[in-house]
Amino acid sequence: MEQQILSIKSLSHRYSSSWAIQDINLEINSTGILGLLGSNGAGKSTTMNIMCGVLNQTEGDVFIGGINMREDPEKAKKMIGFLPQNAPLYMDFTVDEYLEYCAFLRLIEKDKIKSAIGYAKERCGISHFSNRLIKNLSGGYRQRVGIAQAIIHTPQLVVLDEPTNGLDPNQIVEVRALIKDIATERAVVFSSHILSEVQVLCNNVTMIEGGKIVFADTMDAFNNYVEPHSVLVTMQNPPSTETLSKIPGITKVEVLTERQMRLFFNGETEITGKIIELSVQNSWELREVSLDKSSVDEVFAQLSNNNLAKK
Ligand SMILES: Nc1ncnc2c1ncn2[C@@H]1O[C@H](COP(=O)(O)OP(=O)(O)OP(=O)(O)O)[C@@H](O)[C@H]1O
Repeated sequence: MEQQILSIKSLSHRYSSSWAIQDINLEINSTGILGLLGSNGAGKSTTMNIMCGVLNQTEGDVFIGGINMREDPEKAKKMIGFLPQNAPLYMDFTVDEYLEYCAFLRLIEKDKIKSAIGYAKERCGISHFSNRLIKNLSGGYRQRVGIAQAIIHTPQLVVLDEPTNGLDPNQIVEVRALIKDIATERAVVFSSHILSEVQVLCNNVTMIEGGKIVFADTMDAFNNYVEPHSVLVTMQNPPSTETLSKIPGITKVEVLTERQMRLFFNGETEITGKIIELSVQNSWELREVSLDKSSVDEVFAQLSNNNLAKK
């Protein structure tokens, strides 16, 4: 059987009196990307900090490559690279100086430090900034330096806490591509509160809310589970609300403007095709039809409802 690089068992943590996370269980194999999805305060950072041995849990166990983080943290940490939410960068160091220091902290042998720095810079596309002070880099490039320090010792597991947070749209695209690239050789766990980001990057998703796991499965299963249930429609010559609500499968019509409405449907119907067909037949002059994307909050509400319905 394949050795799991990460296994978390019944993990719970309490800051003073209230529980930040409760009974978290997670397992991942050697390559691919696991997304830890949850809104602000859900417990993602707490879970990641414990996973990486930065915070001691109240209860439960973390195994890295079969090594218990509490019992042998030095050995377990050798297998992990970590980019915390606030990247631990030294602004007055150059990229090379900083990475050399990280290599030293990671106990890389002296004669291998140069090649380790070269490898990390090359993978993260920052070789041309070797002598640039970190404070003079853009947010996207600083994040690349943060990722470079996380892979400098070629760990089997890389943990990235909200790595695209605070970046501009172009930088986000670049950092996502970098995450995909480094995951071809190792397992990556990254956290995000952006549903679409998790959808484009991950093979597996674990959703955490209020410190508890509310969903854990493949991305495909997640997408099936949280199919959109409303569609935004713009028409130049819309029919009455009554006519729209009589379309088979439509459960509710919300009028947004004179020409735009949100149609809720029962999930089983191929609704966009039907709207297009009816629009052509009845000259509604359809200008736009798009499935609504669910936000993390809506998905969470949907998952909670589905879980309740099963009970
Ligand atoms: N040092 C701390 N002391 C007390 N409570 C804390 C501490 N750190 C986090 N918490 C609380 O624990 C809960 C989980 O926080 P955590 O930072 O793990 O969530 P998160 O999902 O990473 O959210 P964010 O994206 O906002 O960082 C929150 O209610 C938070 O207020």
